[in-house]
Amino acid sequence: MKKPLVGVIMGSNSDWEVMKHAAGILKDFDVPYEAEVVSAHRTPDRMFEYAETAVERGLKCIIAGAGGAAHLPGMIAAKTVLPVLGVPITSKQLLGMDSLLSIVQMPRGIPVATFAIGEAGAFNAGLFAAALLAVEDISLATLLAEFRKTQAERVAAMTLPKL
Ligand SMILES: Nc1c(C(=O)O)ncn1[C@@H]1O[C@H](COP(=O)(O)O)[C@@H](O)[C@H]1O
Repeated sequence: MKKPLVGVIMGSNSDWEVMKHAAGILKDFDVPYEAEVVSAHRTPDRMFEYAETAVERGLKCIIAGAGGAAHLPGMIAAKTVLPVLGVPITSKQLLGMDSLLSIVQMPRGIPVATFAIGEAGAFNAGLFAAALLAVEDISLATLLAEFRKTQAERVAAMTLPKL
């Protein structure tokens, strides 16, 4: 088994329905990843340990999804210099606006790259992680270029119903 290069973490297993879209795209591109539940609020010691050992374990970036008071991505970013990609999970009460604002409004000095709310954000975070790795991996860069080409062909072939 290849050592994971990307950490996909989330505040609860209830986030998996969204975060599986980040994991799925990494799987499609054959990027080794690990997926775990880590919560800044509920498992603070585990969260610190995860962030503090991430570099030595060989991770190149961390995708962190959380909903509501979504402090996980920012707290992970506070404890590692690896790039942290934040995914706001769609919340029941505020539809993910709470998650988005919690993740995007970081104080100067501790950046989190914040993606769109929900599935599309998770998917794009996975793609972005692959793009980060592709900077030094030509075969991964080729796969990403092929993905774009196929996507462009699919969109160019789209038709609309006649009125
Ligand atoms: N935002 C956080 C954090 C955190 O930021 O540390 N830990 C859990 N959560 C979020 O709580 C929501 C509800 O979780 P439950 O479904 O387990 O009650 C989830 O979206 C999770 O990301």
